[in-house]
Amino acid sequence: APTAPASLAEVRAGIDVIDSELVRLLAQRQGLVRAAASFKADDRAVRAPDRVEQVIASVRERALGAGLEPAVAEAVWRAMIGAFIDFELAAHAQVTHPQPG
Ligand SMILES: O=C(O)C(=O)C[C@]1(C(=O)O)C=C[C@@H](O)C=C1
Repeated sequence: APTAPASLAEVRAGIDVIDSELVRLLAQRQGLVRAAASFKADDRAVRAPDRVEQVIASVRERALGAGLEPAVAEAVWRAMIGAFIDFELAAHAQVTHPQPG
């Protein structure tokens, strides 16, 4: 098992490694969100509020099992999905009414 960090600098180096992994995973997630946009009829379908609640419930459950605070998981996922909804609304507009240029 990795030894506990001995300084704040080591803690931050560990956080930087995790953040670069998260960026890689979020780029993959963004690709799937873009793909989802093309299957949806309108903005209401893009926002899919029932699906958001399913994702949050599932993530809170997994967080418990993984030793992540469920409240932290929920806040992170709500912020992340909110940002992806904005991204997906723009992607959806692009597929449904492309602008020249
Ligand atoms: O599941 C979908 O329909 C998606 O578009 C993905 C996603 C998400 O980021 O998880 C994004 C927008 C919707 O509000 C629901 C979920």
